[in-house]
Amino acid sequence: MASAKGSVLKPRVPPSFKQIQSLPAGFTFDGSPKYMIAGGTYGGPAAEDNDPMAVIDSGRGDDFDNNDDSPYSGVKPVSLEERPPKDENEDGGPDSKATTLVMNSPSRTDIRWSDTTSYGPKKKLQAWCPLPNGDWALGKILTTSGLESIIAIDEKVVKLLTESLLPANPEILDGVDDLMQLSYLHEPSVLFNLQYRYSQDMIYTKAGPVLVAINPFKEVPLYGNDYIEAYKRKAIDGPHVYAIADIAIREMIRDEVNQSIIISGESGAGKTETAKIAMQYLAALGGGSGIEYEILQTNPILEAFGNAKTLRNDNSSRFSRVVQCTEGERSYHIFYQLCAGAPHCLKGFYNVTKLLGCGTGELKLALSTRKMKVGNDNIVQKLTLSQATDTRDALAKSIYACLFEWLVEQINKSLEAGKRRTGRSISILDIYGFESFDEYIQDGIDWAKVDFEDNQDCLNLFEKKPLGLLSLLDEESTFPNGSDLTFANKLKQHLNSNSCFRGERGKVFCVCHYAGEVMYDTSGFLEKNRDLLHMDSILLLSSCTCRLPQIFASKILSQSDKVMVNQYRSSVADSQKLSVATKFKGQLFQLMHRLENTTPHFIRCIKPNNLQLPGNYEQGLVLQQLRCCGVLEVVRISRSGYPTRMSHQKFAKRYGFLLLESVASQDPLSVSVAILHQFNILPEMYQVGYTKLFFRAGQRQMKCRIAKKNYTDILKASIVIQSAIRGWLVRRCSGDGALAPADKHEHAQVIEADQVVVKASVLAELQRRVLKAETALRNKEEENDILHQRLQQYESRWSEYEQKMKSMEEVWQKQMRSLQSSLSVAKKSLANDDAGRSSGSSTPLRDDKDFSWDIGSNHVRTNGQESNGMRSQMSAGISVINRLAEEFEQRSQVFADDAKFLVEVKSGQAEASLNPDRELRRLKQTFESWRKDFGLRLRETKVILHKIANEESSSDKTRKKWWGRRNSTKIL
Ligand SMILES: Nc1ncnc2c1ncn2[C@@H]1O[C@H](COP(=O)(O)OP(=O)(O)OP(=O)(O)O)[C@@H](O)[C@H]1O
Repeated sequence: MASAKGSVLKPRVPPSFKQIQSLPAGFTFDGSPKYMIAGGTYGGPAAEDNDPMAVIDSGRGDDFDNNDDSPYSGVKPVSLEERPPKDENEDGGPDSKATTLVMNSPSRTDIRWSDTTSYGPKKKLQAWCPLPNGDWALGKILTTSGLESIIAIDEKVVKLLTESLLPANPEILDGVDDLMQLSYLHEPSVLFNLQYRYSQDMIYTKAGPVLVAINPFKEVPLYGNDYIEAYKRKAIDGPHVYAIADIAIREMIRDEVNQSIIISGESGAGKTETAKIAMQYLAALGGGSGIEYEILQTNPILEAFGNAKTLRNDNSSRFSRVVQCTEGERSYHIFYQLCAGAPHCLKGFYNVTKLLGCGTGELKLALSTRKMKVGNDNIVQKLTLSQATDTRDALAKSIYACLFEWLVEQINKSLEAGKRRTGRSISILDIYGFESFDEYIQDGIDWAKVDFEDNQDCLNLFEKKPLGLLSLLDEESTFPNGSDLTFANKLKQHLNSNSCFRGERGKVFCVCHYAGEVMYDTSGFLEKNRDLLHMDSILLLSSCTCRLPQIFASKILSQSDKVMVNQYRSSVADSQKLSVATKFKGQLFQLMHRLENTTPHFIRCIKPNNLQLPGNYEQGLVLQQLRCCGVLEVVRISRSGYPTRMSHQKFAKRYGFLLLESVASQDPLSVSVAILHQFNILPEMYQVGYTKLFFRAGQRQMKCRIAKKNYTDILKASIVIQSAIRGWLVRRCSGDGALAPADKHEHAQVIEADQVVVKASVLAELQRRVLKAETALRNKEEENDILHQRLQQYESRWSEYEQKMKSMEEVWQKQMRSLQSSLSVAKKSLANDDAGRSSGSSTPLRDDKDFSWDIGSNHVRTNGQESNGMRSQMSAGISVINRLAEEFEQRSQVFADDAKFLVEVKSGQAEASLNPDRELRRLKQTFESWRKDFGLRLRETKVILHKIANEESSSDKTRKKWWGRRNSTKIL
């Protein structure tokens, strides 16, 4: 399966690169537009017959050593020493027996591609090693010393210049489906990756924005309804023509912009097949009855008239000729199809006149003579045999070209209805284009200039007026004395200053194309460019009784009229028609104009071998094609450029709804920036221009992911809010708190909805739900505010309490201190009294316990005789005071503990099922009553003690002093 992302990859096998010399000697520049469907134009095959740029020499041949651009340039022959690879730990230093090879470093092309040059040698890792025959081999670096490395390649050990090695990617990257994912992007790694995939029938690989398709030359199980369905549902996302067609159709609908699928590649690479596969997908999407299906149905007719067997392709849509064929080639299929089974009489010359509807004599005359006007005289000139043959061929080609154009017109007309119905189109054609960098500058984008091949000089060489190659060709074609040699000399005279041009000897010149140097021989250029169709031939066609020749004649004449108005005039009537070069250029400009108004999608077809065989991957041939069409460069540019662009308006319109805050009032730029920030898009992944946003490659998927993720997030959030509100409503109405929270069926539906594409109606519904949820949330927030206020009030009241408690405690402490000091002074006084008495008596102070002194009843019970009464009373007094002191200690401790506990309960630090406020009030009351009681008892004690003291000795003034002092103390 082509899309087998993450599929089990086979162990790495170093590809046995074939010799690069296996390249075809005569590769050609193959950039002319072939056809355009779905509202496009079909280029007539006959036009190619007259291609004036016939290539005679690619300039490559076998001598690759002399090609400066080749990474293999200057690589000297090397003999690999036949011996088993050394153990990793074995010393591979200067004494090693490995052959010392003098290998040049990779060319500037490779250096440009290698992300790092010092990587491999630092570690014992795998690296790509250039071989003298131009191949690359995967080797294991055994040791590196100085400038050289010892490498094990298969069974051999070689010594190579370290700088000639290119790092190999880790095995985990083998067979990645986008070349952009390769850590080390250079020619061997790209070639290996493509070969790896190709060997497993994964013929499609992404190269940044380009889809690379390698012709399998066999049926591969990648097509059909199941695959179409899978790509449609996005169950598969691997590189495929279907994926490209899918993106094109989706973008056409979403952006309302015409799309184009640009399929390029050399003859036999698989362009036509690829175009059909793309159409197959579009047709399937149209339900099998849309315009795409109709177009697909027209293919057999177009292929019959437009295709022929060539040496490069059995079903080539070009390079065939109506009037002559190279050996091994055939003319258009239609001739064989018509003639197959037809009676012999239909194949003769006579029947040509019959089919055209003209007389035999008239045809003979038109082909063997030419009428001319010299001054006022009309003269008839007999043609030579070769002139007559040329005239015949020109007429035949003209008729066929007109027939093909007419056929395409009919097909296009019959498809008009479909075109009107959709209003938009997807064009499929085979020409290549590049990203424009001017846009960055215009939009003020700060970008590190990417070093890419600028083709402008070469374009100027061909197009510039009046001294471009094509203008000079047209000019020379109109001169009666112009010849191929005078044309070649003119080119050398005017174009020598262009760096892409080099004049050679005689009629030969050389052009440095992007793909490489091509030598051209001007022999036959003028005649082919004039594409002579004598007026006699045109008149013959217009005199025919059949309708088609008449139509063709009027078409040719109307084209000539246009030339009369728009182009230069010549005294020769035959030159009054458009030259081939001008026609070709016109078509190309028209095509470019059409393309500029589309969103392009690129598919690059690669021919893996010239034998049209399955399973045969010629690396040299593949590399050549990759270089010629700039696939590697596209990947490199994509990695450093910003290929995805979108105007602020469009971006804001498309993704604005994802923003959390309402942005209705904001301008598109602010909305765009807010979206980028909200989704944490890394700054290095995009740039904000004056009018557009520029994204690095891959950000398109990222945007899709964002959209999908946010849709899912919003959906989930909506479900949570909805279920909470619904649950709350149901519980409130039913009074049943145990009701199940969510409806399973509904939940399943939502999950299903997550998987479908975001449709406008779904979004509208979603937005409605979000608004509803937002209202509910606002209400909740209001409730929350009220609660918050209440809490604040409560807290401030609690701090008041605390304040009061604190002051209360302070008072309490004061009172206690006062009582304590009173008690201690009393105690002291009594003790002194007791001591004084003891000096006259030996009776010891009795234990406190022996006395009970009921303060509360104001009654002092004594347990002794009157004689000892005074002493006993004093001892009892001391005992009472001690108890009072003890009670004070206990009570103060209990009160402090209780108060502390209630504060903790109040602040939530301690848990208790009591009301701290109420308990505090109670505690306070208890304290108050105890305080009063305690104060009373203390006063009574004082009074009693005072009495006793007075009774015992009224003369001892010193002892009574303290009472006087203490009495002044205010007891609360
Ligand atoms: N995806 C494919 N699966 C199987 N075979 C293919 C595929 N693509 C191409 N081929 C084979 O390669 C042949 C050549 O392909 P195709 O005619 O599409 O090449 P082309 O690039 O259009 O060539 P030309 O420019 O000469 O018209 C096809 O006839 C077919 O046999």
